[in-house]
Amino acid sequence: MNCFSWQRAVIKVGSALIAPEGDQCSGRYLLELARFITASRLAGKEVILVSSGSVAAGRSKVTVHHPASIAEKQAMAAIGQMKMMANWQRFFDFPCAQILLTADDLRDRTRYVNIKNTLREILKHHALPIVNENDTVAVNELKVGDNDNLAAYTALVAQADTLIICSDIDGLFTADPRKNSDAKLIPKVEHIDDSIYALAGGAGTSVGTGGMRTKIQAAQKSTQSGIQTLIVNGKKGQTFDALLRGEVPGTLFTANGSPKKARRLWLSHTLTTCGVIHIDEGAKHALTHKGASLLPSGIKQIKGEFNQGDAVEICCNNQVVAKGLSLYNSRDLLQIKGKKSADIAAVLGYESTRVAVHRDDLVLI
Ligand SMILES: Nc1ncnc2c1ncn2[C@@H]1O[C@H](COP(=O)(O)OP(=O)(O)O)[C@@H](O)[C@H]1O
Ligand SMILES: N[C@@H](CCC(=O)OP(=O)(O)O)C(=O)O
Repeated sequence: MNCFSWQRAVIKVGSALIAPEGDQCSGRYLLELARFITASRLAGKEVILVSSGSVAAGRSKVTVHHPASIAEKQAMAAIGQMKMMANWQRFFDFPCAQILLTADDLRDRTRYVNIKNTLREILKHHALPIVNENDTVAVNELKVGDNDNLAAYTALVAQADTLIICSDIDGLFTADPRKNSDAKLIPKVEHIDDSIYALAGGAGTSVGTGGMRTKIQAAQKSTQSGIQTLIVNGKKGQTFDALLRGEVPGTLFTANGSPKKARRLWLSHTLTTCGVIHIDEGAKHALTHKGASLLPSGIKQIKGEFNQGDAVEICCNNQVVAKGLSLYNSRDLLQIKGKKSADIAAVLGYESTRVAVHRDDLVLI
């Protein structure tokens, strides 16, 4: 069995554990997990929960048409979220703190920093943060869409070193074990590529979202940022005994490198880009070898319309080399592309920065 050690973990719990009957909230599989959380905290470790289950928990309280409308699902989530939080709180004698997020909250720099600060403060006060998607306000375009990916984003914003995904299956298998009895557990994954995605099937129950695919996506986001990721079976009590011994009773996705700085994590994973800046070879060399900022003189072309502060892709010979925040809007950049720093003020008619994308706001891809 693989071993691991950790200090701050995000633990994601799927609907299959919260609502094993497909609706309502159950404590059946949560007691052992709650014991693990309490024991880990007593050992000085920090835990953030990402809990699914609000829609399943509220299902029986809302009369729905088939298929359920968005408003009906949002009503289920609103009712079920209270039940889900109350279900957790009864296992702990320390306070639980509810955090509801949308994808937009993670994309916006100010809100992102607020989430980070709030998480830090909640942990400082020894409460247990419990995160879920804000299903009652988020329509599809605003959603992360599944709690596996939400848990990965939470691990990034919380600067966790570990993501533990608790599901109703022992880990990643060579095929969906519900459909293929020959499927074998894969104890360790060191590199996630298409061959790993090819193993993933959909959700195992009517309440699950995404199945193994979204768990692999979450593992990819996290491990790329230095966060080791585990998929374990939360239905089995012995899972948590093994975790307490530092063993991985499922699949371990090993971390690549050390965690990057929070700003860089946010830049690389959560920002949607609004345009593309094409640069020349000299600028590429300065960015990739000297850690330099991008100057207008190295810019060859601008694609798309964006505002000052928007995220852009930076490409050289049609290959993305970096992502960053533009200090100019696309109209102004079009005017100053290829120009020397000394000429910028004359071209634009106003004095501004010499830099198009600052190195602190830039992450190499
Ligand atoms: N290669 C695979 N290995 C393991 N499980 C898989 C695989 N492909 C698909 N699955 C399915 O993924 C399910 C877990 O995902 P899901 O139902 O979304 O649960 P959760 O509610 O925990 O997110 C498993 O029950 C299993 O049926
Ligand atoms: N936000 C939704 C859960 C979405 C989701 O990803 O569910 P799951 O696949 O069970 O983790 C809810 O609380 O019902």
